[in-house]
Amino acid sequence: MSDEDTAHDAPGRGESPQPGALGEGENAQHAAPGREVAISLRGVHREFRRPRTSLTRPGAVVHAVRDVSLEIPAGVRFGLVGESGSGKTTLLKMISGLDHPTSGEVLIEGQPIHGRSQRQLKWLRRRLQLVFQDPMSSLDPRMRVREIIAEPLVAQGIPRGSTVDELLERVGLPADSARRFPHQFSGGQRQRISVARALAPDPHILIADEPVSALDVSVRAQVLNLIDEVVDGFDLTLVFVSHDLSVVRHVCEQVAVMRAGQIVEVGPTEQLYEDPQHPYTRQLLASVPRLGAALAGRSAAELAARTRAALQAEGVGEDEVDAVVDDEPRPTLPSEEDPHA
Ligand SMILES: Nc1ncnc2c1ncn2[C@@H]1O[C@H](COP(=O)(O)OP(=O)(O)OP(=O)(O)O)[C@@H](O)[C@H]1O
Repeated sequence: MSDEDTAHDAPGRGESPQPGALGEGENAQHAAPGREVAISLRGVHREFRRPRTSLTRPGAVVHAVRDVSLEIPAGVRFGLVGESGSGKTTLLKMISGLDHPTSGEVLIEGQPIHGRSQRQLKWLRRRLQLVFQDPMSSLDPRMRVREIIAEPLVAQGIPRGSTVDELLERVGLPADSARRFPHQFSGGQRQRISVARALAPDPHILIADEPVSALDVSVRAQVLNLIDEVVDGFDLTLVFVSHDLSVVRHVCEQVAVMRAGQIVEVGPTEQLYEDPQHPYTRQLLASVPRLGAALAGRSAAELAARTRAALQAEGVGEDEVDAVVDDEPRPTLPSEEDPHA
């Protein structure tokens, strides 16, 4: 595909899917008329069974996501936070059609996406694109940037919304980047290429899974600002996953907190950060050295002690308090060097 053959045949914002897309046949009368709700999760549950060879609890059932119901309005920047193993990636995979729920339903723009044909899932790929944590492993090192951006769309027969040159310009890379290979770029630039590729089919929804975690601290802010810009410029709904609460606060206007497969608290970001209601959210915030200290002018250890005391005063049982209050700040939550502080 050349840069000139820009395609504009994707349905416009708020239009119904094209024939052959989700919404055809028996579901057509239920198609959402607009983009009011971008993503709906209805009682979504995902179980895995550990392999018999697993060293820990072989053969045991893991409830990675447990009965999650959620609606993400169109145009919102939605953050998903939680510690490692809380189920964030499993949830994202189900939203993206890369995995299926054991029970429950995922709808994108009103259309159920599971149990669908590949042809119908092509519709989903046009609506929803992903940016992953590690751009080096998600970009084919043998391909030039022009091919990287255009090739997946050609392979799947998905028309592009913009030309490669336009996309490179939008993500702040020079036009001659198109001729180069991924290894000729810095980590931050490679993530810009990933963003350009994600924007190529003119999606409505961008899923970003820890998009800056693998980057040097010095370039994180630039990539976050880029995501900010393209979400505005392309009128996107953003689902942004991170274990780094300060990054989510910077980017997202709504946030959900996941713990052990469940969403324990969801709400407007500032409200949730300033006045967390769930003990686990308090613990997460108290575990963030810089953010916690900024919130209360205290050290993380002091904040954890205060959380413990507050929970005990509320009559929360000792076991539950122990489960959510770790008096030692977790070193992985979040980066000590928050460029946005
Ligand atoms: N394919 C799988 N088979 C078995 N268990 C799995 C599988 N995928 C995920 N799990 C388990 O499901 C739980 C949730 O994992 P998930 O990767 O979704 O968490 P996460 O919050 O994204 O963690 P991280 O931040 O480390 O990526 C974990 O206990 C994990 O071991």
